[in-house]
Amino acid sequence: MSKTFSVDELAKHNTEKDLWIAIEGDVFDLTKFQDIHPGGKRILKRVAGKDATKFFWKYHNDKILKKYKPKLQIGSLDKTAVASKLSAEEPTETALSANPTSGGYKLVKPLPPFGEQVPYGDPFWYTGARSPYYNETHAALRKEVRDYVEECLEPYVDEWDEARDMPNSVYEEFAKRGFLAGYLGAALPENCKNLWKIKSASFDQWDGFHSLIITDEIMRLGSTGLMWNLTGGYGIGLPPLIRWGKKEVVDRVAPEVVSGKKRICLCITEPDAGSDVANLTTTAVLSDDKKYFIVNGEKKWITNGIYADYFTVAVRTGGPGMGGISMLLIERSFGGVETRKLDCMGVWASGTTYISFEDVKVPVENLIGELNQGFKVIVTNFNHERMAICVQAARCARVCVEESIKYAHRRETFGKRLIDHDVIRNKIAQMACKVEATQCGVENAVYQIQSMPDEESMIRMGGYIAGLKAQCTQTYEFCVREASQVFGGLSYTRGGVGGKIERLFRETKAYTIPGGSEEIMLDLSIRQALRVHKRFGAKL
Ligand code: HEM
Repeated sequence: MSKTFSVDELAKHNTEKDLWIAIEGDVFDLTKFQDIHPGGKRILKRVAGKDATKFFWKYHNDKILKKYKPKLQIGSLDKTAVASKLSAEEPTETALSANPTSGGYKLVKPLPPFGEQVPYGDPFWYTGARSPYYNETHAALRKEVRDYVEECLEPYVDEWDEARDMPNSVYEEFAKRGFLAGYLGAALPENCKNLWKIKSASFDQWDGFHSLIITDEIMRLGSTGLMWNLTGGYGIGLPPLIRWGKKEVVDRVAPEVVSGKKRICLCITEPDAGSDVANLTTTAVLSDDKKYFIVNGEKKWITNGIYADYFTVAVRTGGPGMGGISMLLIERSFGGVETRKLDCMGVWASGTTYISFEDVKVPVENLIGELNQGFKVIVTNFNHERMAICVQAARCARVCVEESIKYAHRRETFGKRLIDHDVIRNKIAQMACKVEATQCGVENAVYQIQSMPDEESMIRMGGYIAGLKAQCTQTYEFCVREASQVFGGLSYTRGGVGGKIERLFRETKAYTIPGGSEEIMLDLSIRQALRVHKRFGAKL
């Protein structure tokens, strides 16, 4: 937009017949738009010919500006009339070496600041601070993912949520850009390495923080329905197959799934067995010729079930309890698989499903892991699933802080902005403290997991991750409640300025219940810690 206008020029267009306004230094011609403005014509007349930035933010969010800007913007205000923004500068080497408190630690170079710099709106390393966890490839990836999110997801997120579905083309594009491959990281099978399309980091450079960034950046949209549509089944359904499945099956199935051509989901929970996995009742009986398992039973609350071609399923092949469970890869093409969408409180676009298996004939080659050793497969996978939940819930909580801070600068009550009321600042501070503490726990867990062999991580990290899941989900629930109080009625209506908070509010239960309920997580964290620390020598 090359045209510039002076403030005086703007002021001339101040009538119903010729109505211009300025928002954030850009000039908009609303002469025609005023008739269809959802907030009415009269209110626009009041700001005709003026800078309406303050009023605009009072009633709208960034999405509205992004959507209408290309249609309504006619130019910008003369830069000399507009206060120039403070731009954060990349910290210099001199600043680095001048730090006297580095002790024996090797100081890492800070990465350039990134994002809008709303306080606590992004993790601390986005401010240009040092972090031992992130390097240039991580910084490049956060940009790669953010560009993708802003171009391909953000404009449609509300629409998909209301439609309770997303076009399959979105999933295919996610795969095409290599994000499905990246999501698996080091677990990517050899014959899928040609699907590595991520530009910011090679397969060899990839670590747990890269995977975290994909999730974290997508979750800025505050839509778990969207996140789970893309990764909910894949992220937990495919890893057990890759790790424990027969080579021929993995070689056949993994490339189809990682390329986005076919979809997979994980089926553990049943109408009557959730966190109490050892009591599941779906049966798999070996046929007389020992070539097939015949599977019968039901699974409930299965993310992506309606879309799935493959189902990684926990079944009972032996006696009661955890020693009688096995895992099978069931293929929809085998027949006898019925999927029905469930109407849930939230995560609408993710396809939460009820599944019935009726006399499904599953070849024995599709056994994942050893017979009756399925509990081990499930438990190993739980750490992975819970970490994904932690990263997502931590970002949901952060979105609450970001949205609250932004809104508190726009909304005025009792003659001053919300941010100028100490009761509101106190709310935001309480949220921010919890969010930052939670982030430290998440980053520590990612670092520890990737620094340990799998077996050690199973022993040391199970309890830690269980406690962390509770920490993340409690933080999320706390923050969304407080954010909702900041937004008031706007977070009680769907869409619009408080729409993100309204959605986040009804999606909290998708975190506190699945993957091990909060109550079970807290108890497990202590039971595990006692067991592990006794092994480390604690005399209790
Ligand atoms: C480029 C300029 C503008 C565009 C594209 C625009 C667009 C919109 C849209 C799409 C909505 C519906 C929002 C929703 O459903 O949540 C809306 C509502 C509204 N707008 Fe605007 N608007 C503009 C400027 C303004 C200005 C300058 C004012 C005030 C001076 C204003 C006041 C309102 C009000 C009061 C509402 C109703 C809010 C509510 O339902 O709570 N708009 N506008």
